[in-house]
Amino acid sequence: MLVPMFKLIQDAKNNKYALGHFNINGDDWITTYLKTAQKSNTPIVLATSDRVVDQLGGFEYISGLVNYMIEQLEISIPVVLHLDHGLSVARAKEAIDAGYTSVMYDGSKLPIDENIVKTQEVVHYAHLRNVSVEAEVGAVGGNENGLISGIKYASIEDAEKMAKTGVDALAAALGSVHGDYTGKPNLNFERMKQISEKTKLPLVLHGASGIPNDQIQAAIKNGTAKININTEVNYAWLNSVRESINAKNVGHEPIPVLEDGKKGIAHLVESKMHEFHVWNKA
Ligand SMILES: O=C(O)C[C@@H](O)[C@H](O)C(=O)COP(=O)(O)O
Ligand SMILES: [Zn+2]
Repeated sequence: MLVPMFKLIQDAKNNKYALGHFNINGDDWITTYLKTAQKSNTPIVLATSDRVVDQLGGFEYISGLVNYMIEQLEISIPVVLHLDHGLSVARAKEAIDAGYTSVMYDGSKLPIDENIVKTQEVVHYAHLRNVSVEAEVGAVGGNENGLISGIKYASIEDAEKMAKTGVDALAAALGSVHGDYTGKPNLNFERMKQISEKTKLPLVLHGASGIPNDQIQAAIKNGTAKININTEVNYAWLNSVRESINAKNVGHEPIPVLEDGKKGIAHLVESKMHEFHVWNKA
């Protein structure tokens, strides 16, 4: 069942667990996420990052496919179809019109006042259509060719201003990085706690791949109610596919290799669901 994120993320925050947000990188990701969540009776956020939406077939195709899979696989647990890192207000609206039940507008590269004005426009459009909205303040860093750059710690003041837009979840960047970490992540948990208390919003942790378990637990304790994973799922898929090709005499048959890829994804997702304490919470 496709649902918005309003109630799910509030429930996660109130009961000190976090929803697992897993990015889609192809059809096998969709079916594996849905089956794993159904088998374990766990709510799940299926996310497409705007930067890959067109390669995946576009909003209409993705939404149609997810709905079709939900019906075919008889999925009854709550599933959120979420636009991740929406690149513009227009793209967020396009996703909503195509049937997404949640959108993130990522204005982190803009001055805060402009970010707020644009987020407000998305909130207005989304809420009229029963769609939840995530915003970003500060900026999540990135690892490009081993160089960590672009981290901007969110301020309490910016977070409070953003909360006034009526957003449903806040990605307050507090030291996390997309992709691989070169050293130990350096998250500001004290600031996370203050932002959570002052805004009362459920917080979202981006760039969670590679963050050690003790810091994941600290994030959940300090108000994080959705945790985004992409890199680790993709490593799990790549490693399983690579091992499969090396271990088996696959000849010209891709199916057994792709099946092993799916097993790699499922295993990783299951372990994250346990780590986030969301397992069996549907
Ligand atoms: O790669 C994307 O475009 C999606 C990610 O930014 C996602 O929102 C995320 O934060 C996951 O981070 P990762 O696990 O470090 O890839
Ligand atoms: Zn992200």
